[in-house]
Amino acid sequence: MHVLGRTDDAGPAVRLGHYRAADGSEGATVGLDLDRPHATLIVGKRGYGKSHTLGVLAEDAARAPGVAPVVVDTMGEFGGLAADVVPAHVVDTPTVAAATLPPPAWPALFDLSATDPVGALLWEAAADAETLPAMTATVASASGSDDVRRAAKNHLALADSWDVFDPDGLDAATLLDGEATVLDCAGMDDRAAGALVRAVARGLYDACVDGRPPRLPWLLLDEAHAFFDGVAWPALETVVTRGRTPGVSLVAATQRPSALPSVAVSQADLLIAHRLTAADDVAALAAAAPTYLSGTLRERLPTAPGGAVVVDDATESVHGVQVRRRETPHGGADPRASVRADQSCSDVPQSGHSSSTTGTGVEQTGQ
Ligand SMILES: Nc1ncnc2c1ncn2[C@@H]1O[C@H](COP(=O)(O)OP(=O)(O)OP(=O)(O)O)[C@@H](O)[C@H]1O
Repeated sequence: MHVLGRTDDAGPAVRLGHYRAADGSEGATVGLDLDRPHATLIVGKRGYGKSHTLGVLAEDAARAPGVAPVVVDTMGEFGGLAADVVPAHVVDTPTVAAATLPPPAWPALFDLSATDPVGALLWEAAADAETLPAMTATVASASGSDDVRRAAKNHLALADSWDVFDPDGLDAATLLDGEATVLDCAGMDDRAAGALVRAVARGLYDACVDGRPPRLPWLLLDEAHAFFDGVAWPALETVVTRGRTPGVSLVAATQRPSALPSVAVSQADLLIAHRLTAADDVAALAAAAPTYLSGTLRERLPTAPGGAVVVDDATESVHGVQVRRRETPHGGADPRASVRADQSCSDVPQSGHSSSTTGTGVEQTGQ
């Protein structure tokens, strides 16, 4: 297998799929490096395979010795990774300790500035106390106006209602010491998910800076644009710009590359681009496209689901690829009304029931 993302032939790799020639013919098997840290960007319009490809990376990262993948699952699409095909488990209600968010993150969590009186009080409470109840007590005993104290208390009550803060929440050592982890954030408030991602990203980074963990972390984020402009961004920026030296990798998948900070695009050393049509998204990628890309990125972009262009900084090369099928169930398959209709037909008891007794009142064909 030819492996992109490296210039030697050592260490674990993702089996990504096959090379695909311009005429659509299939070539040799192609992989992606898992041995060294990478910043990988997966882009593409809806339904063209971003989550599928992220799942392919997660599957092989889960199997790779010395790699600890952590998948942030915002849509409940990656639970299938834990289907006993690869070593992985799902954390159904992921939590982190409130103290893992630094004081400046608390005003930002509620879109407040640090100079706003309420934002400043939240900052002080986070600097003084380590848990939400202790922060609330600090706020209650603070000097100043009742209105400011009340507003700060309400913000902390809202944070408490997200059920994402717990003194016994996830720590980096646990995430780095076992099989792949899927953090199920489906249905979670966006700000809570942002706080979780910030704490997890920072925790993994610090663990790699402070020590030599048994595995190198790979943080995989689907719908990444949601995290790149919120409370999670400072930690993600650290990983993107400084993660390689301590050994932290990031895989960010998004349908909106134009919504990412330009540094997130320019720092990616591996780009996997599925079909994209929006002019501003193509332009955002083209602006960061390396000089070794001959022709325009727009000309190279594939048109079918699962097809991708891989731009590899390590080998300074660009390749057409067909991504392989998933080995674990993909939870993000497009919902189809016709499939639902077929299923509900087969769910209907067959003995002695006319279509009217099913309660649908709709005549089904093909029965
Ligand atoms: N390489 C592939 N091989 C086979 N099927 C694929 C491949 N890539 C994607 N698909 C299928 O195409 C459909 C859409 O894929 P996917 O959910 O990954 O798209 P997406 O770009 O993440 O969309 P969204 O933004 O809506 O999440 C799914 O049914 C998926 O199984």
